[in-house]
Amino acid sequence: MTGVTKIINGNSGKCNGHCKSVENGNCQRKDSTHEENYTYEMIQQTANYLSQRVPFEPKIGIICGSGLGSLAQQLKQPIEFPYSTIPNFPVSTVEGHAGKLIFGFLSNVPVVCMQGRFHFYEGYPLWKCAMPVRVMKLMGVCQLIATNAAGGLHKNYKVGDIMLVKDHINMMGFAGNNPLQGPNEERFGPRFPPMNKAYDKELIQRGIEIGKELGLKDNIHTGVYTCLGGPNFETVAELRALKMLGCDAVGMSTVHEVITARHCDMNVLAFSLITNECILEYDSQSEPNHEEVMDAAKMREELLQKFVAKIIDYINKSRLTQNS
Ligand SMILES: O=P(O)(O)O[C@@H]1C[C@H](O)[C@@H](CO)O1
Ligand code: HPA
Repeated sequence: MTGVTKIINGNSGKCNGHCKSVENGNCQRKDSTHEENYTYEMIQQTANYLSQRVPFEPKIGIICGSGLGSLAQQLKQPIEFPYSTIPNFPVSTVEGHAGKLIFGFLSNVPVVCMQGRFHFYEGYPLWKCAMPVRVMKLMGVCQLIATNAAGGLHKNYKVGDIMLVKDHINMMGFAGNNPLQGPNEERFGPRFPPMNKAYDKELIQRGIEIGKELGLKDNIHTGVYTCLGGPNFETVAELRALKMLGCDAVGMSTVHEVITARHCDMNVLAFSLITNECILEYDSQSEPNHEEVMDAAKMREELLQKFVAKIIDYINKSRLTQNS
């Protein structure tokens, strides 16, 4: 549908072709699939805005999951940007996601931390949820650490356990929704990126060792994460199906960030904090809720801060210093 323009959230652009509802030359559909993706120049503009205000180049990007924003509190020499002040940035709308981009030093490494992420259920298309990953890339980040709160599906997982993600099942991708949908921007990466080596094996191994050093013993695992669209928690039948498919933990984020990071050749480590046990029995009296997710995150706050600091120290000593 060439020649049709629209204005959503202040951005104007051509309808990307699947719109059937046009009036007076304007696209009448205001849903997220009809928004225009960011151009390379827009991401560059955001990165430049931040680079001009931060006197160092971040090397590691950390995305804080629900209730895990305290990971950013340990940054030294912090410089904070509320999302609402950053050009082209979406804003956080979920409790437990403060909505700030924080630059600083962790284990003496320059890092950038998203204190709050964007979810599909907030009404953002996946490319918008994952946009900060591309901003990080243009600022110099080569390593992503994505964290999330997740329900434990594996029978051995308990609330408070950590699962290092060894692989994911992109359920939203099965349904035809992917952050890389639309014209490919070659300056970020290839049209058809591989995803079979998405998660760095060596970092997973080191993560397990660090977990044990911190006393986690049987409470640290490697497993398969899946992201559903949310915002409702899953039905019993859905959870049983996911378990049969090989999922160990279920959440509402991370996968699209990881896909975007791998597309632009960033190295990835991701982990889930198991904040609730998935309910697989119809006669269970419990119901999952966001409060228990936040409580579990609070309970593990200190341990996770140490965990991430040690991982960053390892990345710095084993990789960053060798490359610089
Ligand atoms: O941002 P994450 O994936 O950590 O948040 C999870 C999924 C939902 O946003 C929320 C449910 O409690 O926590
Ligand atoms: N399901 C989906 N997302 C979640 C869960 C869950 O049980 N816990 C935390 N985020």
